[in-house]
Amino acid sequence: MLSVIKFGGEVVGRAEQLAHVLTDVAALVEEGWRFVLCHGGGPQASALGRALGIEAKKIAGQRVTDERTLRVVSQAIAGEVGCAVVAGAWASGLAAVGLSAGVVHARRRPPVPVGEDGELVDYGLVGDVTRVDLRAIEACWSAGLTPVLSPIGVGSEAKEPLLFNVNADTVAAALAAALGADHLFAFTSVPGVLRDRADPSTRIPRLSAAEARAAIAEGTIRGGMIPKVEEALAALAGARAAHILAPEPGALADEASAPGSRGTVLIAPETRGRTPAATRGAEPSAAGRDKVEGPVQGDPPLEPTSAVAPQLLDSAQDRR
Ligand SMILES: Nc1ncnc2c1ncn2[C@@H]1O[C@H](COP(=O)(O)OP(=O)(O)O)[C@@H](O)[C@H]1O
Ligand SMILES: CC(=O)N[C@@H](CCC(=O)OP(=O)(O)O)C(=O)O
Repeated sequence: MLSVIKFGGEVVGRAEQLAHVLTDVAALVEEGWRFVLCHGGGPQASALGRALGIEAKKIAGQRVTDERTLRVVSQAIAGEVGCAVVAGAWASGLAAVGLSAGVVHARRRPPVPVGEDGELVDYGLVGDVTRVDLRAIEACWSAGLTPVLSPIGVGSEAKEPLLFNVNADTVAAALAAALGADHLFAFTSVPGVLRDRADPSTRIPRLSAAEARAAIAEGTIRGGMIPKVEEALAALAGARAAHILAPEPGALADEASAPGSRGTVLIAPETRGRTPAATRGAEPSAAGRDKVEGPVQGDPPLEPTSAVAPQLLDSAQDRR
């Protein structure tokens, strides 16, 4: 089994929650699972910025990033937060190593229409993922280490050194798609997608892509949950299942063995019949994938979001 995990800065900031996830990961690694751990660090970046007199500006959940902000983001997230996750991993019995830039390649996002009025927003040095280079990840696995990845993209298309700020949910989705992962697990502060976001008992165990899109359109899913669900759907371009869940003890193993039991699972439509997503450069595609457990019927073919470039999905190699 191969899985990508994403946790935001809020989870990293709560040592107990992070330890729940990392302890569960360590147990599954013992059983032979492979993981990539993608972390965020939005709150930590905002706090460091504030201390330096730089106020955070987020539009639709994404940080408008000028040069100074990028320095803050890389220092806080690739620096402090990434190291904290690696330290937490070792403390939880998980042999892990931190990776910052060089795995995720990105280009500058052009101004994009946002919101109901479609106003053009220039996010500055925010990157859209162009491709994912999996060599370092594979080297980690070969060495018996779990890679911990920061959401920093390198602008390898340019002749000048460029770094970009990439949303951590986007990084995790791009990786899960490129790896053809069995699972993407996105840990957040709520136990999944809720029918009533004020009531945790209203968790929706299983969502098709069509249902998820309808829930966004009718306003059941809003705020920070919108990009999370959109990225989960984007991951399904190559991954088998994407789960949104809270960092509680045992949640990871329970949700993996019984999808929807502890969170919300979004499952790739069986009809898609696509090969797993690209992993390394222009390598040719390998084997197709097995039937997904409990496929959702009748969904339209999934398209990657703008954040996951189509070339990720062209050439593929099954890593599972
Ligand atoms: N239908 C919904 N179900 C669950 N959460 C929702 C829903 N709609 C909006 N939300 C909000 O989305 C938040 C999760 O997004 P966010 O805080 O950005 O996650 P993270 O920081 O973990 O990336 C929840 O805390 C909740 O307030
Ligand atoms: C472009 C953009 O918004 N990037 C994010 C990257 C970190 C992140 O996603 O962290 P969380 O998961 O903790 O929110 C940011 O600057 O906050």
